[in-house]
Amino acid sequence: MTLTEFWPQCLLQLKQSLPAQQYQMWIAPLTVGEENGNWVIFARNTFTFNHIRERFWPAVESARQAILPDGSTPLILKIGQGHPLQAATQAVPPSTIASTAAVDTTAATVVTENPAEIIPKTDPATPEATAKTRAAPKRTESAQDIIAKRLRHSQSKIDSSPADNSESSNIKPAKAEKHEAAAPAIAVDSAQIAVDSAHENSKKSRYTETNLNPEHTFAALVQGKGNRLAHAAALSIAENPGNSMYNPFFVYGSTGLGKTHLVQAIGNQLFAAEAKVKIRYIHADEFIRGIMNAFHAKSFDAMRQQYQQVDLLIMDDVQFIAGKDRTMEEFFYVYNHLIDEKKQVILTCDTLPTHIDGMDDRLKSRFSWGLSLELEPPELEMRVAILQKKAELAQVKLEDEAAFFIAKHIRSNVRELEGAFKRVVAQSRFASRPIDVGLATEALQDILAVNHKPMTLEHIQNTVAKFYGITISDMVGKKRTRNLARPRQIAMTLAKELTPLSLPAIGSGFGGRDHTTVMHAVKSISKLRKNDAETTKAYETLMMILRD
Ligand SMILES: Nc1ncnc2c1ncn2[C@@H]1O[C@H](COP(=O)(O)OP(=O)(O)OP(=O)(O)O)[C@@H](O)[C@H]1O
Repeated sequence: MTLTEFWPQCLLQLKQSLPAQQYQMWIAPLTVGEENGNWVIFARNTFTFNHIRERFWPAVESARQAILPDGSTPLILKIGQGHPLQAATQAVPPSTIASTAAVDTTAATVVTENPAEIIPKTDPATPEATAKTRAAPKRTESAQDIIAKRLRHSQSKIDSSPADNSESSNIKPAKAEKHEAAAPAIAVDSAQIAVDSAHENSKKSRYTETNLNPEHTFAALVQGKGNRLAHAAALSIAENPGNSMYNPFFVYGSTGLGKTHLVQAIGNQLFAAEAKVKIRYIHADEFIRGIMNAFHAKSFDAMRQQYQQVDLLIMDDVQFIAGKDRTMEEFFYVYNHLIDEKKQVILTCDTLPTHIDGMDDRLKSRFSWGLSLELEPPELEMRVAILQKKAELAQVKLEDEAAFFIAKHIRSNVRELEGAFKRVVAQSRFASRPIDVGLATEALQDILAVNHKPMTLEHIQNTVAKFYGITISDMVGKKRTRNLARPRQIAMTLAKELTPLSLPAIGSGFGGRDHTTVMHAVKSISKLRKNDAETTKAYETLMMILRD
């Protein structure tokens, strides 16, 4: 059996055993080739490679065993680009495989390093092929229809669905003809590969038109307290765009918290599921520039039309159009058209719709129609998880302590966290050293110096007072009721642990108390932490708040 026979069969098995979305996103884009007698499966990039290796390789292996129980050709996973092949339309019984393999002795040469070496049966560059590509039925369905249709189709139907594979509709007759004529399998496979690569090229150019960043996927986005709701909503939109509950989806928050990444992940997921959905990501600045150009060229109609055609419009930093009358007016038209047509609109902003200074009131109110969600700064755990994810994507080993160290010190936003991570990685490569706390400290010296604020007694007292809902005068006053004495003792203990102050200095900061009172407090709290869950929890929470 040759690779070009094997892989479509393998794809078919995987298609039948994996959820459709996972198959489309991860398995279908894999390409194949041969190297030194080995069959090689190529993943496009490191991220895909790792994901395939960790999540799907056992499935690939078991599909291989099912198809080739005695097969001895090694199957290797690599990063690179081979030839795309599609899943077979039906499983080939082993007897057919054996006889095809016997006929085809040259098929191994079909799969070469250079796709240009393949002489296509139907040259994708010929007018005929181009016409076929162009002749794809004009889409009139909404994004929602397409997704709904896609979900309705069972995996077995996907193969023959014209909606899903308009460009490949010319594959099947060619294949059938070849079989009828009993032509060598090499010719069949060449035609298949040529059409597949035309399909792949047209998909690529459709992707370029979306203006999305391929790295902004859900897989690369860490979930945490700060984005949990928005993340869940984003996934729902990617599954079911145009739903009025989420239309528009308005994501707001401070800089560098992941707004762009999140909204582009929706676009990327949608594109991966159904490449025919027209997606357009645009930064507000680009829209403004477009308006200026349209003004000079007197081409407002063309510009409106261009945007009104899309199924999903993502506009980043929409606050920038505020105060620009003509831009707001044009956006108003585009926006109304899309919402009326049940096309999905996604907007990001630095603040709530109603708070955008200078924004047309009609737009402000329309922006609030769907769902508005805020992204909040990530807490410590999420920052650590983000660093670990960045390390995984960059294939860099990051020690847990180092991740905690960086996350503890860089709190402002994810972009700065990412910047710090890159510096640490650069330092590690430069010094050929592993990323540990020592190396991170060296790499981030200047940032740490600026961020480093020594812990003060006042800060501890304020934090503890706020936590227990008492006042500072209660905290340092003379009253010794339990509801005041316990927080006071906890604050004293935290001061002993987190500041370099001596016991007398701490005592004096608590209304001039003696150092023995502080010693007693420290002992009492330490004892309580061994047998009183409530005190333990309060103490640990306060410690976390103060350290973060
Ligand atoms: N939860 C997350 N998981 C992984 N990476 C994240 C996360 N949030 C943000 N990032 C990364 O942080 C960087 C900044 O994010 P992004 O550009 O999306 O922020 P933003 O909120 O749009 O910022 P701005 O308002 O300045 O445009 C990006 O590289 C993004 O991948």
